[in-house]
Amino acid sequence: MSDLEAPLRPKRKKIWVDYFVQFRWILVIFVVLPISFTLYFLTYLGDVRSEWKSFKTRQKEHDANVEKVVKRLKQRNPSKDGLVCTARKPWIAVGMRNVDYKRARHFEVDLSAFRNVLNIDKERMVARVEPLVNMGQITRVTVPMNLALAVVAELDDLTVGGLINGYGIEGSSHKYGLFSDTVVAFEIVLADGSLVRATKDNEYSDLFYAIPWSQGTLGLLVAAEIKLIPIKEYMKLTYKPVVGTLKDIAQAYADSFAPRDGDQDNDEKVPDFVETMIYSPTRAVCMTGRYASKEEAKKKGNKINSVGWWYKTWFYQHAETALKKGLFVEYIPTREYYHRHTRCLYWEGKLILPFADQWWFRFLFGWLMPPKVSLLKATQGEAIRNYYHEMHVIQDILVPLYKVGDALEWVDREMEIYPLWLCPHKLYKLPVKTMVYPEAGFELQRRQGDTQDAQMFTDVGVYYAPGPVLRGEVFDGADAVRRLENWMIENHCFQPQYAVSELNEKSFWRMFDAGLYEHCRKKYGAVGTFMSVYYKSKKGRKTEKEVREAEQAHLETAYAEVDQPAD
Ligand SMILES: NC(=O)C1=CN([C@@H]2O[C@H](COP(=O)(O)OP(=O)(O)OC[C@H]3O[C@@H](n4cnc5c(N)ncnc54)[C@H](OP(=O)(O)O)[C@@H]3O)[C@@H](O)[C@H]2O)C=CC1
Ligand SMILES: C=C(/C=C/[C@@H](C)[C@H]1CC[C@H]2C3=CC=C4C[C@@H](O)CC[C@]4(C)[C@H]3CC[C@]12C)C(C)C
Repeated sequence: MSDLEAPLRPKRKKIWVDYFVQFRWILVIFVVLPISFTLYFLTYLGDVRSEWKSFKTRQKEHDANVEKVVKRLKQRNPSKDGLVCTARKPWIAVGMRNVDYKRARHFEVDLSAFRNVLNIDKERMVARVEPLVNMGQITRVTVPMNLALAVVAELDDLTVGGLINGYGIEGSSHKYGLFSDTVVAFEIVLADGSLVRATKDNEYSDLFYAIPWSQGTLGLLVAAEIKLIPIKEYMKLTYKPVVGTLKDIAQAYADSFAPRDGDQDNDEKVPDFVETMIYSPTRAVCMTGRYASKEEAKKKGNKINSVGWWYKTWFYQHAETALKKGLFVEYIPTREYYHRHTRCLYWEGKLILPFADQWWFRFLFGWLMPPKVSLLKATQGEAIRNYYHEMHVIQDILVPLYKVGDALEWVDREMEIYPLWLCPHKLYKLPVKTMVYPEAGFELQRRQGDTQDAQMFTDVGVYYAPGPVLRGEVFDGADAVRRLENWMIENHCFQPQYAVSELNEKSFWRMFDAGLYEHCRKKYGAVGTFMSVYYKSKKGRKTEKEVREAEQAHLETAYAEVDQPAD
């Protein structure tokens, strides 16, 4: 948008919290980074210790820990105790929500011991893992075997439990769907303390399909069997610059992974990895990756770029160079590629430590990066937390591929946020309607990217300070998010629940389908034991009345049945 067209917004007077945010780097450098580094090291030692144990010992410990969970659930007195959730502290979770339900009366079940890889079954190509296994840990185990989870979320600290019960995506999701779509079996402790194994074709298949997006409100996940895929040592990555309108960029992005002839399942035509970064309303870089052997990568003339080294240019900035030097290709060690956005927290690191992308900082202190999200949250205080809700946007729009151009124009008009992240994902048409679902009849129309069994969606990642905030103008973050959510509902989009939501309960159930979820809540005794998913997503502190109502809830209304316009 040119300056002439930009809406005139009044200037905003700076207050103390603006300076607090601006000079937060002092706290981050002297406190957060050293503690982060120590914690990463201790976690690494814990992972190594876990790997030393035989699979038999890990299984034994697992059984004993499941017993403890069952015992703890049975200790709960429904007339006295609050509703159940995990004991993971609100600030440890990688997410922007305040997790306010853990700040009101609740009953905690500690799952912190569930952090082992239980088995890597090369024959079935399945990894059986506990819910607190994180992405950094799992790639450290599988990549040396030339194996990987089909979807590896980028940030090292993301956990299997969070990605399954919430939402997980990566540049391979155009092939495999969301993280939860790659799960073969869930092992769950239900409200009555029974342990069940749910698969897509056993007696618990309804539960199997209801777990994703349920936020731990149907039962406690104690293990998951997840699909593994064969991989190679390197990712051959092609960076292709695109210059044009947002609609042109959306089309170039679709063309980068979705053959126009509809041959979407053809591995020859479809890359293994896809992402696009948009740097301004007219400039973007589309990246496509294919696994490559070390023999291929090391051939004369090929460029190897180990992006994981601490002194390397931040990934999103490195990708941007394609706009100057034109299309280029390079080989990145696969594990370093998976975690390419970890060191700079996508581009959020730039606002927290504005000079950390400079060469001198990278060389001298880059090895201390990234600050742990949990420590940033623990040290941010109420003021910075609210600042992030009001003056910053961290949202994802899961939008049908053919509407990506519209979504980009909406974000440009209302928020002016760059860079933007585009990552495709298959949204499967399942035998039952789950909380998120493709548009009715998509398979009859089959637009670019769609297949008979899935509609192609895209995650438009909107993370950064909006243009008006950077220019020192007035911006109402909560209102912008509210309008974005309405746009999403009107356009069959979904909002991942790690983000702060302004939705009221009716609108929440207009965005998500409640049918199967409510059915499983009742059938598996979750009502009155576990919180409801809306109660968990709801922004703001819970009042005593709300807590009591949630505890009393035995029959809940499926709002999806009531088709009313959004407020
Ligand atoms: N690439 C990606 O896909 C990215 C995803 N994210 C987001 O971050 C979130 C993951 O963060 P993470 O810190 O790992 O997870 P969280 O601790 O935030 O957990 C997310 C939800 O899952 C529930 N949950 C977690 N483990 C279990 C379990 N074992 N049994 C039952 N419920 C469980 C939590 O319940 P409770 O509230 O009871 O603790 C919570 O509601 C994802 O949901 C995702 O949306 C963020 C960045 C990147
Ligand atoms: C959803 C995706 C990626 C999201 C990341 C960009 C964000 C996920 C969690 C975010 C953060 C959590 C808490 C923070 C503390 C604040 O004080 C500062 C900001 C932040 C570090 C914030 C930054 C963005 C996230 C890491 C996928 C789908 C790509």
